[in-house]
Amino acid sequence: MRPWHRAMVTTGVLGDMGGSLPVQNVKELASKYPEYIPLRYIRPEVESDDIVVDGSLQTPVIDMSNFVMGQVGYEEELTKLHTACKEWGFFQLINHGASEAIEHMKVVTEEFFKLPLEEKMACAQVPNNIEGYGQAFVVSEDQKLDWGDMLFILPLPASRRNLSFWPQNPTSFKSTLEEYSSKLQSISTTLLGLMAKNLGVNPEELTSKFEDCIQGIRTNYYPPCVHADKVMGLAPHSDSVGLTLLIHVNEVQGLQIRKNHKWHSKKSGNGLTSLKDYVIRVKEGQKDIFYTIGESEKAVKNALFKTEEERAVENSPSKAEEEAGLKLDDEIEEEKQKKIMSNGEYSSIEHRAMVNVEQERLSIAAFHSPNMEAEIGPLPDFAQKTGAKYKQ
Ligand SMILES: O=C(O)CCC(=O)C(=O)O
Ligand SMILES: [Fe+2]
Repeated sequence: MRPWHRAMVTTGVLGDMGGSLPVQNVKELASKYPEYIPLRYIRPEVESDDIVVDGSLQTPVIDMSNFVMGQVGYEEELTKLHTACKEWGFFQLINHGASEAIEHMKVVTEEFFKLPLEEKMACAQVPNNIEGYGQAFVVSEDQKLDWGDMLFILPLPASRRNLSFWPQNPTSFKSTLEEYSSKLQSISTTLLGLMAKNLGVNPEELTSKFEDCIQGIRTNYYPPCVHADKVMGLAPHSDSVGLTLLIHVNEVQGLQIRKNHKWHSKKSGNGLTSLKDYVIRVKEGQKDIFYTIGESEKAVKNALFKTEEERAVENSPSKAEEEAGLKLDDEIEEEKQKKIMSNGEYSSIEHRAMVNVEQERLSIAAFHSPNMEAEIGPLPDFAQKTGAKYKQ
């Protein structure tokens, strides 16, 4: 499965797309046979990749408290946001006002993954549905596997909620997720409005597409692995959504972003790192960290073109993937679709999650996609101002 297909699947946007093949629970595998790593988890590319640890990259930090119209610092922060979206696609967000909701969400997430397997399986994935507790989508027997389990839930639109996938244990999970979901939706709408402003289009044009948005929350659990240098928690991908808000649940590092053909990782401090092309990073104190990945806002045309070429080479599908109907052309088409709302202005970021030798790692990604009725195309203002670069 190609990264963007995977990301679409992780967000549940594709909905009914056929069943996933069953795979082992990774936490169980890791605890029962810590020395035994099945071949399907071994990724030779991890060792050969050029990884920069604690690199000199300074990803942008956006301070949301500056976004009060008329306030000193407003215009400057807007410019910082624009640069972050154009040149990184990734930033760290501080003073977002969601710290309490984040703390609560971290607690219930850790509690859920600590439960015995049988209890977690009460909200297990079912065929043809990506929601629930399980693993990333698997389409073929020879597909490489990620060293991680996840719980994926679609809290929004509320009318489409399926509570059978929401854990009943811990008992506060539901109310905590509801609080988290609504806080993050509101942050995401604010950010999208500001991005639209920066792009010179009427903010309403963009934010209206995210009213009643599709929101997917993916909690990731990566068990420790004695061969952490040979496996990957989450293979390289870029999220096929409008905006992702990502939080690290514990102190264990693992997120890597790709920039200038290298993977960058931070050893200490906030633990967040860069991705390819465009990243935004946000931080509150030393604790609450969002990595926000602008997906619908994409790269400048030339850069975008280059990205596609690179991906076509680096990630050409396996024979099995081709047989499963995932054709390269379709994927490039899908990749283009991810760029069109910003008319090719903002780029997405490629990232991956690595695993720790001794400690488990947890993260929570909140994906925000346009509502079901929204037409995906360059926002109408682009057509009048600079000319739409893509068709509706
Ligand atoms: O675990 C991480 O830091 C990254 C998670 C991620 O990229 C995702 O869930 O899409
Ligand atoms: Fe991701």
